[in-house]
Amino acid sequence: MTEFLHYLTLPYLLEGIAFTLRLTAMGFVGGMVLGLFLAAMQLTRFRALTWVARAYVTLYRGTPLILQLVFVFSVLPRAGITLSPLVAGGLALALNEAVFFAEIFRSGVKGVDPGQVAAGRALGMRPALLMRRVVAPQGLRAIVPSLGSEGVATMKNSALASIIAVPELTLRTQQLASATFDYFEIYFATAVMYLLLTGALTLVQLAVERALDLDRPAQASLRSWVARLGRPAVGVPTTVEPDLRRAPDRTDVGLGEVPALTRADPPPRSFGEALIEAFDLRKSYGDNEVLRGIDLHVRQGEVVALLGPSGSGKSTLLRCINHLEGLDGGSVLVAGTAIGYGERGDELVERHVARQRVEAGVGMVFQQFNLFHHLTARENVAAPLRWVHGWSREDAAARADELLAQVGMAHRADALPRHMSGGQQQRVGIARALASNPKVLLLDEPTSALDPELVAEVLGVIQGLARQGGLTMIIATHQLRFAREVADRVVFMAGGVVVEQGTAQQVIGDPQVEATRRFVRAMDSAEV
Ligand SMILES: Nc1ncnc2c1ncn2[C@@H]1O[C@H](COP(=O)(O)OP(=O)(O)OP(=O)(O)O)[C@@H](O)[C@H]1O
Repeated sequence: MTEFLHYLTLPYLLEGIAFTLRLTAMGFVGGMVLGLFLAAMQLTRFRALTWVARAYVTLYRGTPLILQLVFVFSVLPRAGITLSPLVAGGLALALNEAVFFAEIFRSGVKGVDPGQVAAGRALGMRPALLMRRVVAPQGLRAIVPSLGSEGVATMKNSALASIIAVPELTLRTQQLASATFDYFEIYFATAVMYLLLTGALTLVQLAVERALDLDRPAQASLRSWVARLGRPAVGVPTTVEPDLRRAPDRTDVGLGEVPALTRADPPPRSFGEALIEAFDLRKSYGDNEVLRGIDLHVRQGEVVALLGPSGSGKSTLLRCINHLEGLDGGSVLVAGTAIGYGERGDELVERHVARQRVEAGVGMVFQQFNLFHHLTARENVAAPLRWVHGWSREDAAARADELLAQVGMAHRADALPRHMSGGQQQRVGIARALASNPKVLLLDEPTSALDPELVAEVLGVIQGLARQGGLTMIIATHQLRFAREVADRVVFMAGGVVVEQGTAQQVIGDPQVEATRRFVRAMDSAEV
């Protein structure tokens, strides 16, 4: 025991630890930086860069580190580059670790729900902004445990640098053991030292995980403290109608109950210029021709319900309007702009398309809500205003509070999406889409992912918006009763074309086409 304690505190070995730490730091930091580049190269759309990165990954993952160490240490001097053993060891370790870090980063990015990216694009976020504000924060949380493991692996791998005479812990252990023959005590002491070092790394990993944990109460209070800074001292004045501000909460709505969506004496509505014009719109996924020549014209202030059987292309049509999907033929104009295309009809890169989306003023509400998972309800609404539209923190927070009040979500402003019901998330999604005052709101089956008892609260909010007037809306929905009540016009799609359109009374009340009749019969019986 005395021998063991002697070696455990022996300065010769402790100095070896200093070399081990320096090697580990070089391998970890260098590996992360190079790994980031390799991951970015593999994720880019430039194929040549992707193949270079893949070749590197294959080469370094497929050869032993010990050979790579010898290569860097002994081959580089032949090219006139002479490095000290420590630098050569650190470099070789970084070059090797980069491959594993690259794969970790890539899996972090690929693991982010594509709906998050779609939401960011629809909000007008440029790719770099989307990566920095949405993908990276979410991906990072997922990869911290893997990064921690890779840190530990880097430290253990640093022992191989003994082969090129870096005087790190393992080399010194071997030298000491050969000189004293106290193999057991020395190797046992070294094992304990490695355990202490890797244990410390594990503690760092756990601390980072804890700091990034969105559910941590301390962080919640920090969030609300920051949020309070941006809130006005008195209530934000709102100009909304009282019934909209009191949109029914889950607790207000009975199970399966849909509030009476009556519009007594609907005021005569007049519409402005054509805001959305689709001409012979075509879109295929492989051999699946989803849109087969859609013509659709929606005027300013008009509320259009898009009906049709599942798979008829409603969502695809909405996604084509703001160029979340590229077109295969035809064109779509939003306020005169063909989003996604330049003046000469050339296809634009995403960062220019993002600007077009902002200028055209298209808001979008998704079937799966797609709220940013790592942001509170208030931040989901406020942050895009700051990032995309350049609002100040105070103004954005005030606008978010105003809209959350409108959709009956003021009391959940500091909640994360995962702590909200589906109906609540969708109401926040509507608030987020409305925040920048869009000219047109596209709602992609806003209630179809909700439990029946939550449908009414979301429909209530949309109905309130329709009643307010002024906002152009296209709502893909299966809810006939809702379509009857809110839609100025019903467009029925089947097989990728518009088969019938007119007032709700005409299309739902007296369908002329067999496909519409079948759909109305099926939906009517489902709604009873
Ligand atoms: N990204 C995609 N890749 C391949 N096929 C797709 C993609 N998106 C949609 N499709 C296909 O396009 C067709 C139309 O889908 P879409 O979601 O537009 O229909 P929908 O009318 O909105 O249906 P639902 O009412 O069920 O949502 C379907 O056959 C679907 O499988």
